[in-house]
Amino acid sequence: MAADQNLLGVPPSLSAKVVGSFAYLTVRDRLPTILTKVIDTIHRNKNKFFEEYGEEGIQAEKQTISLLSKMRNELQTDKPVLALTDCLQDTESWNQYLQRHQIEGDEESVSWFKSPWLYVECYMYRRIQEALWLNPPISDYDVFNEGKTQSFFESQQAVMALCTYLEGVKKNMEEISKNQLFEQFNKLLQVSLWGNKCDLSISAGQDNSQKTSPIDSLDSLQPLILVDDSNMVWSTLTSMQRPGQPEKITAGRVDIVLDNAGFELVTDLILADFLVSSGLVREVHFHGKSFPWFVSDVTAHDFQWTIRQTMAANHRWMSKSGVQWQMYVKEGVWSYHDHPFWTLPHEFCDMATDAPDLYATLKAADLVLFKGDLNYRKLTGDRDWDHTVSFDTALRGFGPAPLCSLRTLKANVQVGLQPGQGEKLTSQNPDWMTSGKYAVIQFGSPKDQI
Ligand SMILES: O=P(O)(O)OC[C@@]1(O)O[C@H](CO)[C@@H](O)[C@@H]1O
Ligand SMILES: [Mn+2]
Repeated sequence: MAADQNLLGVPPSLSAKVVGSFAYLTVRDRLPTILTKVIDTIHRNKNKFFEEYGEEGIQAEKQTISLLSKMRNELQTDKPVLALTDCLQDTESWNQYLQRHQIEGDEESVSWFKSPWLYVECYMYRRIQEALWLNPPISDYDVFNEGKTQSFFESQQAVMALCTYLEGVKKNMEEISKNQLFEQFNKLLQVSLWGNKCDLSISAGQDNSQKTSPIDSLDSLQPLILVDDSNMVWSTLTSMQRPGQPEKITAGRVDIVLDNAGFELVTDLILADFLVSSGLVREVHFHGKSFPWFVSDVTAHDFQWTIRQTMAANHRWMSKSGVQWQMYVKEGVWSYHDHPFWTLPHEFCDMATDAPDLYATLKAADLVLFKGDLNYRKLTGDRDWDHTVSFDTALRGFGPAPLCSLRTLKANVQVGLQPGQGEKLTSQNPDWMTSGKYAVIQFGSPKDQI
């Protein structure tokens, strides 16, 4: 057995201890850049804090910046990862996780560069929240809000094009054949897939909003989908038409584990609207983050704000879509959830034991769509798998329901490829795993777990 695999054949976690690896470059370069932008954002809003909170606001701004600068120094000089001190709902989980990783009595064993990449990257975002939470009255300030709202506003052309397209599909919904329905499903599933390119943490906050109409570019993007299990997703959707009363088939429930706010969230809402208005699905549960995460991930505020903004748009089909989405939320057809597990560093194979309530919630879904790269890293444990290992193997027993990852590749973990496919890609594009240029629609079957 290769030295770098444990007894169960599970490879090691990706880590910045591998000099020159993508994890190393992220921890050495990108994370400090993101942290510096956070500090600048807080400093730039100093006057706003003064206007809103007076002297207390200035004190809080100064204190928060000094905590973040201290963390940046720890990160850049590879200091030990420190326990959290903010006594919040998830603090215990974080500190237990730290102890589990620490070699008995050796604090140095868990440092920024020596620990699993997944852990330290998640930890940085949680420490940003600790710095804010320890400094009321700016505790609930969203340091990433400007970037997320900018991504929405700068994608308006694409959003208008999508809402117009959806309106056209919905108008003919009664007449279209099952084949045409499958075609429309594929298009909107791929629009949601490519919406994941718009992620502000890979770009370290640089603008990467969607400028062109996403529907027009689908054909040219098709060859860049390395694994396409959309047929599995379709048969899961259509087979879950539960036989209800003879005249009415009750469709099932789809859960969407969201990724980025801005344009990507709109593509997810468009897909969810299509699923419900086509009658394929009865209800959609959206899962977002309980605090600002990985620069652009969706929070409850982002979810509501995006629907309100769409409603208020000065564009007929955009505002019509927004009104419909607000109605879905009001009627309970759509619901938003933000379990704390999604902002822990855990690999998803630990969910059944570390968050049994969430696992049970997902078991009630007929299909769970996982958006984005970080979710893919957690599905596969951010391990250094061979590319030809099956997705089911990498899931290591995680499978509350039929699931599908819709992910553009932005980290060097990818499984489920054909023999030779990875080597061919490397010869053509050495950065194929991290450029965001390629994507997968990867299906995993349900597992019987506790
Ligand atoms: O989950 P997302 O938004 O698709 O991507 C998250 C991400 O930008 O953060 C990490 C890089 O810092 C990588 O996991 C990935 O590139
Ligand atoms: Mn993200």
